[in-house]
Amino acid sequence: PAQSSLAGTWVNELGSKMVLNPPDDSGQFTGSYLTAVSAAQKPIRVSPLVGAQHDPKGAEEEYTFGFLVNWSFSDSIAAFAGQRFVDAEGKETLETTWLLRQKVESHGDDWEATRVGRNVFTRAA
Ligand SMILES: O=C1C=CC(=NNc2ccccc2C(=O)O)C=C1
Repeated sequence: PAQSSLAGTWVNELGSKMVLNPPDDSGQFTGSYLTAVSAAQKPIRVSPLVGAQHDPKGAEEEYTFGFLVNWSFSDSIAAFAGQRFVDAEGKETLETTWLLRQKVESHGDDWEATRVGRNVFTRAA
């Protein structure tokens, strides 16, 4: 099958964009995340991303990956874990589940500090 890593530009259902660099031989990669979530911040700022994928040579098609986004506009951090899927037409989808950890002002507020959600990414046109 055609070799394909996660390198490239992806967009999620919120309209956020992420640009992923090619992975190294151990599957580790860097990138940048451009959130479209206006509640998050203005003006749009880029946040750095680090991650890792299985099968960095892309011999298989449907490998798992994870990455961290260190939001540049807030004291929060997000951890994404997911899998790449390729359909019969070769269209790729990244199904992810994320944890968004906000910084809370007191240990007593720790209980409400982590949100969980899902994001689907497709290759930007
Ligand atoms: O501090 C904050 C507050 C809101 C945020 N929203 N964006 C997200 C949160 C989770 C997953 C994806 C996104 C996104 O922007 O695509 C990000 C950081």
